[in-house]
Amino acid sequence: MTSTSRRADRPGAVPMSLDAILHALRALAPEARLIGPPASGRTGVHGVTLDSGDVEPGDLFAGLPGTLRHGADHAEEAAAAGAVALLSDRTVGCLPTLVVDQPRRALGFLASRLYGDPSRALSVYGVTGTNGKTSTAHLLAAGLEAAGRRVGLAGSLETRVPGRARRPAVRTTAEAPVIQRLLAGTRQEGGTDAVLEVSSHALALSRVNGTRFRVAVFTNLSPDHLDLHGDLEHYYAAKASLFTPDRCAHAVVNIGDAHGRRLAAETRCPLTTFTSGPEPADWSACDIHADVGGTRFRLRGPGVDREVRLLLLGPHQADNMVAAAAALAAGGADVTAALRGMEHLASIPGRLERVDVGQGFLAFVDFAHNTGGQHRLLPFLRSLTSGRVIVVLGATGERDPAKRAALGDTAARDADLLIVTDESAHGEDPAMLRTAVANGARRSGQAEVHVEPDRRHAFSLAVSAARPGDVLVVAGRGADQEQTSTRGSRPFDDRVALHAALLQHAAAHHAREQPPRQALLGTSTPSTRDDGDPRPTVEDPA
Ligand SMILES: CC(=O)N[C@H]1[C@@H](OP(=O)(O)OP(=O)(O)OC[C@H]2O[C@@H](n3ccc(=O)[nH]c3=O)[C@H](O)[C@@H]2O)O[C@H](CO)[C@@H](O)[C@@H]1O[C@H](C)C(=O)N[C@@H](C)C(=O)N[C@H](CCC(=O)O)C(=O)O
Ligand SMILES: Nc1ncnc2c1ncn2[C@@H]1O[C@H](COP(=O)(O)OP(=O)(O)OP(=O)(O)O)[C@@H](O)[C@H]1O
Repeated sequence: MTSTSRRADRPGAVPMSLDAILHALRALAPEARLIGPPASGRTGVHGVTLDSGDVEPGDLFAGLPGTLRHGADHAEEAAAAGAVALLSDRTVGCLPTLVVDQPRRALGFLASRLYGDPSRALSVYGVTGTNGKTSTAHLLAAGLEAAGRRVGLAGSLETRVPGRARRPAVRTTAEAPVIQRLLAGTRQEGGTDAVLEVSSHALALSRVNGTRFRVAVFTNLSPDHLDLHGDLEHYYAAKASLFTPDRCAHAVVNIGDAHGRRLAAETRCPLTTFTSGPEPADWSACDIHADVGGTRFRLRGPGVDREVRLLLLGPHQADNMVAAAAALAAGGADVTAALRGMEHLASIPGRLERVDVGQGFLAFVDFAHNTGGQHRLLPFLRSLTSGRVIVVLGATGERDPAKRAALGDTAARDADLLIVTDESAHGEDPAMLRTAVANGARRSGQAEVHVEPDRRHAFSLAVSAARPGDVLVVAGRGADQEQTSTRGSRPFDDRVALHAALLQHAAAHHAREQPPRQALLGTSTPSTRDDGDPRPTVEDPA
């Protein structure tokens, strides 16, 4: 995910007067009232945003309480940019204000109204779960497109409105006004369907309020994001809140997962179940064979019993594919055509993406950033080699501290060599993050553990350590484009950096095999870096 302007394509909103907005608000929040300059009741509202930097003339500015500040403190800036009113739990002098107790909860519904209730004119598929949201969403989109549908998509990797340029994502699930604009844009461009990744943050922070889902998919649940939710029970409750009849018309749930079984028992929505395990379900993936060429399995569901050959790597992609197939069937799509589309999906950026310069061992970049992902990833990598599994990993700052040591511990149990390095520390001390991961890794005492703060050097070390037949994975950041710390952000794509490290290593190897040029010339060249460090230097590919 990258930081990019949120001044996304603005679809035409259905202008509403403040009186009409107040009326709509009262249906949700009876305490709603309009306070402010006398003329405010007749002011037309053309759009809505919660970011003062994103205000356009005619917007309603939602000034929300946040963790760092209160959005209402930015009301003057919003007014100067053309905001005509404020939605908040506070009043300000400069703008007429629609006051409600919980403006965040009201925002999604209002945004949906202003943009013409776009989710009701589309088939919207929502995917939630700790792991597999992006993969399932991309499989769904590929399937829908192959079935002749025009599809909008929003998730961790990108947002797509059919017929328009794709945009890098800011986060997994955008804030409510951005989602409603994306849905409205999709509808405006003749779209038929939209696929949304729905994070637990989005559910806890009401980002999908106002979105009506035709189908909601639950992939799995394992420990993550406990900094926000407090414990697994609240994390589950956030996920489960998507599967209520007022939100979704059909629930598609993985009963191969313990929390999925609970959800299947608890939801009051019409239900389709799926699994890659032995339990009887409406849809199942069985006889799964995953290797470096792809993933084969038998897919069984109502009217479907056939072999599937995915190009995507890893047995977990069978789970994601059966989830997508079940969802498409529940949504009424042409499943036969959709299956072919999913089989043609060559890769998903940063999800077990292979990096190959002919190096004689397998190298991948993956996005496993919690133990649930590691438990699926690492046994698969082990199955690919009789040599060693080498893992480069770290922990992201300002994210669930509870998972840091666990990431090291799990990796050390399933791998032979770990190189612990920096990810994006954001505002935290990177040394503290490395120590937490390395301590977790050393706790198990099973793998050799090295710590190398510099990410490029860490890649270099891992590549230098790999022997023919080994498997190397850089896990945790996937296709992220930036590495961020208190020193700022720098472009950093693991796939590009790993490719560079592999080439560097191959070149060094090649040079060792050749007669030394310096000897021929009768000169000598230092074999170490400028700084005296004996490790190889890796050029910055960015
Ligand atoms: C915990 C969380 O999700 N926080 C989100 C929340 O922050 P906040 O309420 O603390 O915001 P704040 O900085 O205190 O500001 C308060 C309000 O003032 C507004 N403001 C602020 C400054 C300004 O100049 N003008 C202005 O209008 C802000 O837009 C905000 O509405 O509202 C902000 C405004 O939209 C979000 O940017 C912010 O997301 C943060 C950056 C974030 O990264 N969240 C991550 C953890 C997240 O949402 N992750 C999930 C996926 C997790 C996963 O599955 O891996 C996601 O869906 O991406
Ligand atoms: N069905 C699954 N079960 C367990 N692990 C999975 C599954 N699908 C993917 N993974 C692992 O999780 C990682 C992230 O996958 P993906 O991006 O599809 O999930 P996500 O839920 O979108 O993650 P995020 O919310 O962090 O973006 C993958 O790289 C893989 O290691």
